[in-house]
Amino acid sequence: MNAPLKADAFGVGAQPIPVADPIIRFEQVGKSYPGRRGQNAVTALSGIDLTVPKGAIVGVIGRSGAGKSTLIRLVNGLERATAGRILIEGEDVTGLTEAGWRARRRQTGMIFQHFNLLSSRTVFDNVALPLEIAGAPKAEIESQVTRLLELVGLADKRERYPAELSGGQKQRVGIARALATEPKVLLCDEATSALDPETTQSILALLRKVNRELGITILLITHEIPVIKEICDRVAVIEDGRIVEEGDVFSVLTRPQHPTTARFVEAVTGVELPAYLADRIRTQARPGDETVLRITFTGENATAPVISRLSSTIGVDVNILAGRIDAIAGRPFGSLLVSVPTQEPELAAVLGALKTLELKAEVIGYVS
Ligand SMILES: Nc1ncnc2c1ncn2[C@@H]1O[C@H](COP(=O)(O)OP(=O)(O)OP(=O)(O)O)[C@@H](O)[C@H]1O
Repeated sequence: MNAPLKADAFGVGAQPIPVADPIIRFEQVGKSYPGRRGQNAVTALSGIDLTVPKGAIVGVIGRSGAGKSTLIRLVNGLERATAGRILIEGEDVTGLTEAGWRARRRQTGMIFQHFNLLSSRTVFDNVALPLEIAGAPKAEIESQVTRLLELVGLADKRERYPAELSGGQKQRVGIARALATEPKVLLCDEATSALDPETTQSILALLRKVNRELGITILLITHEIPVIKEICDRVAVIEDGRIVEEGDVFSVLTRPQHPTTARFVEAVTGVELPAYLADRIRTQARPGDETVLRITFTGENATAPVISRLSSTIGVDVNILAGRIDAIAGRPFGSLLVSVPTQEPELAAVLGALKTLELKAEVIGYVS
């Protein structure tokens, strides 16, 4: 059985939201779908322990089929757990009746990858729909929808139809609609997967605003690590229906403990050997070869201008071969491939200086 690996304590400088104040709590939750026509039942989730702290943005990342959709659908009763229990605001919702779920769903907005707007309704009427269903008076609907369209930046599109909007605008309508009943929690089901990178950024910024300014807790599922990196406070990595790693984003992304997490992280920080170098790199040094180092920036140490420091203080020429440096919570995070002299004492001086800066450096080969 895969025990969840807890990441280290909160990263330096991150602003952790106390896990002690949960708004949603999964306790040993399992979900099996019955088999069809003689086939075995499908275990989509098992042994899920997950806490969503009040006010946080929590991301669940996993590959296709890992169980993400199932997990998020359990939170608004679109699926029912077959083991364990789920607590929302301290209420055990596991055995709720459909009527109980209807009331609960007003507290929980949801947005979708393909927006799920009604094509025959205008933007205004799409956002108004949950309020109409809740029986809100007309004047309240008018003021609430107007306020929400301003919040999501679509005040000028209120009479448009979904077909007249871009993908990003459609998702803004989805967000406004999800917020119409003033939920405490917003569930996001691959909300940016159908959008281009620039639009993704703007939707993520809007979600962050919704979280920070309205205090709405967000639980999102994604297969994209940049989404986690951009806006989440905490992350759970899910594989084959189990959480294999969970913790605050900074710790999990900078020090992944599980191979699946490491593979996701590699996608944003890993640096491949450039092809021209991969063909030439040797495992044994020949006379005159330079040493190729991979320097890993873990964010806690690396605000120092490393390369210039190596060049200026120890007088060693450093060639940058490839690199990928990103930032989490404003701190550099990623890796650089450099070549430095192989002879001593230069190499020892370089490795010593990197050690002083608390940067991880590995020798990955030699090139002429
Ligand atoms: N209604 C269902 N009936 C039977 N099996 C299902 C049902 N829904 C999901 N499953 C199965 O449960 C497992 C988890 O599916 P789920 O959709 O939760 O994963 P996912 O991580 O969201 O995948 P994707 O990113 O591709 O949507 C899969 O093996 C899937 O085939």
